[in-house]
Amino acid sequence: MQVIEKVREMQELARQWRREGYSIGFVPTMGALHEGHLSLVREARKHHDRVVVSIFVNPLQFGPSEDYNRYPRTFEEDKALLIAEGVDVIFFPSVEDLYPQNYQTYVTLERLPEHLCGLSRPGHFRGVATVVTKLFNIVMPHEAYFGKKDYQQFRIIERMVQDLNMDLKVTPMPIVREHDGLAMSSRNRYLTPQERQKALILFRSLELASDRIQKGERDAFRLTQEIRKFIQREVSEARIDYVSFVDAKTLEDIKTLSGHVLLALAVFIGTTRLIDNREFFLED
Ligand SMILES: Nc1ncnc2c1ncn2[C@@H]1O[C@H](COP(=O)(O)OP(=O)(O)OP(=O)(O)O)[C@@H](O)[C@H]1O
Ligand SMILES: CC(C)(CO)[C@@H](O)C(=O)[O-]
Ligand code: BAL
Repeated sequence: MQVIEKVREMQELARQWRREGYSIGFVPTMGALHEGHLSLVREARKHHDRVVVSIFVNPLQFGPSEDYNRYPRTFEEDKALLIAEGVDVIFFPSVEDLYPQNYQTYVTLERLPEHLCGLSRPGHFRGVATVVTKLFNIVMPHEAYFGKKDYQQFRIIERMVQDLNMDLKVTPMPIVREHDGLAMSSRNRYLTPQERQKALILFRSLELASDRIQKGERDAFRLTQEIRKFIQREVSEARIDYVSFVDAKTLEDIKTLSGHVLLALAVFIGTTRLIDNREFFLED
């Protein structure tokens, strides 16, 4: 396995692979890898001749009061995990190489970022869309894999690839969870043991919603209110960012649960902001 730090070198290798007729699978990450990331890597390994994983903590997608500086950087552990998965290349660029002086080009979408995390993290998806475009241009993948834990991110990349006629397939992958239901996330490392227990409230909220929906609840407002009260009652220290039922494709708020619906949650446990979600497929 090779570690490539330079944009030029990565691009050169990708071009060579393409000339030789190899297919390239790509998993973009910010490192601090866990089984969620590895599930994406395994899928890429299954379907492609060459697999590239990028590790880059992208300053452009963090707000000024967010955790850019604190974000876990665990390159040596990540490298060992990726060697074990048979990855061909880790692309590990520097901030200076991706955003040199006088950098001034950004990718923005009009509507999908105006919901959910886009509201609480202004500029976040501009940063994501921009870096992912750059990574696609550098790694030149045939297929790229994104976890549905970051559901809005997946929808945004899917839209961007379609709108800009980017020549690759975007494949969403299911959320990987800990044994007790907590969605795996690099940010789980921030949690104290007490907070780790409290963080289960996200999964428990999804379970509560599934139960109510299975029993016939279709009023999004009523169920949202019930979930909010449940979170506040069970974990007094939890601070709700959002609890939203949205159309799973447009991410617009809905009043009645019908068709392909997403319940998305963002909750602070202490200072750690966690997200989770579940899709529902309901008869109209
Ligand atoms: N639990 C998970 N299951 C499936 N995919 C996941 C999971 N967690 C992250 N991913 C996916 O891995 C890719 C890289 O994500 P990233 O490096 O931001 O990890 P992360 O654990 O989501 O970090 P954080 O939660 O701190 O944002 C994204 O496509 C993301 O959706
Ligand atoms: C897609 C991504 C690597 C872009 O920085 C990041 O948002 C992430 O890890 O989900
Ligand atoms: N997992 C999406 C990256 C971020 O939270 O910045």
